[in-house]
Amino acid sequence: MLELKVQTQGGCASSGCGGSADRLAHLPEAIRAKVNNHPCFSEDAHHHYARMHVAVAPACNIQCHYCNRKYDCANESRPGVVSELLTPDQAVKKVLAVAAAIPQMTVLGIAGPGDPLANPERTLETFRQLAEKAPDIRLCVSTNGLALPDLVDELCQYNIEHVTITINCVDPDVGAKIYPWIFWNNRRIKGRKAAEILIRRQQEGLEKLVARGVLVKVNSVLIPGVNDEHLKEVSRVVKAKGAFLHNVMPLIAEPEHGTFYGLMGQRGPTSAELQSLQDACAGDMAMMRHCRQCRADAVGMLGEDRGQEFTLDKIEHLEIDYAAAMQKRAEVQAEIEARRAAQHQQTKVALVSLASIERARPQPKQPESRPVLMAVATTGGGVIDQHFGHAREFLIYEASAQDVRFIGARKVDLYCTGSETCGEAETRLEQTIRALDGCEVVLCARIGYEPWGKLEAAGIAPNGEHALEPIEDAVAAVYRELLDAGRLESVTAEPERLSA
Ligand SMILES: C[S@@+](CC[C@H](N)C(=O)[O-])C[C@H]1O[C@@H](n2cnc3c(N)ncnc32)[C@H](O)[C@@H]1O
Ligand code: SF4
Ligand code: SF4
Repeated sequence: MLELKVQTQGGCASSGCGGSADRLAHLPEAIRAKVNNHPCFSEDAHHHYARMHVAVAPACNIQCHYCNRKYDCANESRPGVVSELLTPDQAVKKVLAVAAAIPQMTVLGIAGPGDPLANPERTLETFRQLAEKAPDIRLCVSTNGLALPDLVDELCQYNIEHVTITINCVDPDVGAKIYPWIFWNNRRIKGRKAAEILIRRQQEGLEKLVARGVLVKVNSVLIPGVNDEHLKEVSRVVKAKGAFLHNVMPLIAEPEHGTFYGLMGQRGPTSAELQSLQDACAGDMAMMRHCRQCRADAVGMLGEDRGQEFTLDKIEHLEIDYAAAMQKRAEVQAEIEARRAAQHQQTKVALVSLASIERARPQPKQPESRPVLMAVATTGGGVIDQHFGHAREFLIYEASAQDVRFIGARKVDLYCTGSETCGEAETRLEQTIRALDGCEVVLCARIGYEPWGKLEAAGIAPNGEHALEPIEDAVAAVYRELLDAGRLESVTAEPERLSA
């Protein structure tokens, strides 16, 4: 008999789960308290809570072949890109302004544009002030790890409970292909020796943080042909040392970014390669699949960037009553939690109902129902509430008779941008359809007649019937409809496209 297992980021090993929320429920209370409203450390939380980065750290102590911080484009969201570099005082002002305006913003991270710990004075001063002035905001830092072991004590002093270390390898021969040099003890060191030192320091930093009870996320950039196979070993090693979450991210490499890899034509992975490696790394280690590879000055929900609303000229003269803001923030966050609890309950019922169908199938149940990828348009809040043409990204879920699991987010160009750009709409729609490769259903609040037809022709069934429903709930319901209609009865045969 099949038991319902809802797999989320890392795979929920226990039966009787009820959606992404249930993975949180299975965590020890002390850890749950740290991740429940952290949009990066919890996939479920990212539907409800926002984050911001402040760009106070310009310098870096190493060079990665995929990084060039000189290139800036306000329309582009990727790591290392910023519009304004801030002093610690300016950063603190900006954080207070954003926290007052976006009460669901729970996390402030420093992630560059260089390495926060290669700029320890600026980074620690920002944290020091925020720990005092905004005690309701979680503080996070993201580092390459070279300077980390020496700074763990100071980070802990400012109640930093979440740290991200980028670990792309545990083998210096692999590292030598990713890092041309490091700057260490006032010397530039190159090649294998440099990678050896970096790896040793990263591992030492990881061990120290875990010993202090800090939750560590490990970022790894997936570079096809360089560290793809090796990342399974990285995942095994960091998990054994107590890392909480592993975030395997796709390499972004374009010639116009001016990076070594971009100029050399090194490609990034396809969605399928990324998913396959994330699955291979998963085991019982929690995998992050909802990272949006944000700019170093990103503001808002993951996947959105409201940075332009909070530029220095707009916040400089604001008077912020943070005590009043904190009160409002607590009220809004309590409302979010109440809504979330109701949603989770609803989803749990839907998933149990899905599993009951499978249990009722005649024995022996051959052939098994195949899984289906579904794309979802949402603006947040865990519900399907976005018009297909307004989506800048789609969340991808895999539904099967055993579970509904989140696979990742795929960015697309905005299809519907108004009449002036209508001439381009055709190609944008085609790009969107390409980005949804492998998906058989797209769930959205509404959709126009023309994209409807083109999606259908591409073998993707548009579905606007679950508007405003919780995502996992709706995905389970659609899967159930397909099961009932007898359209999923093949694991081995070429899938019958649903809209054909
Ligand atoms: C900009 S870095 C800042 C923090 C720190 N310097 C570090 O590297 O961990 C934030 C994350 O973005 C990743 N990153 C930077 N450039 C990237 C690229 N071209 N493709 C994919 N990930 C990238 C880094 O590896 C790191 O995990
Ligand atoms: S460590 Fe971070 S900031 Fe430094 S070069 Fe690498 S990606 Fe860029
Ligand atoms: S880059 Fe990833 S981990 Fe960092 S804030 Fe964005 S989503 Fe979260």
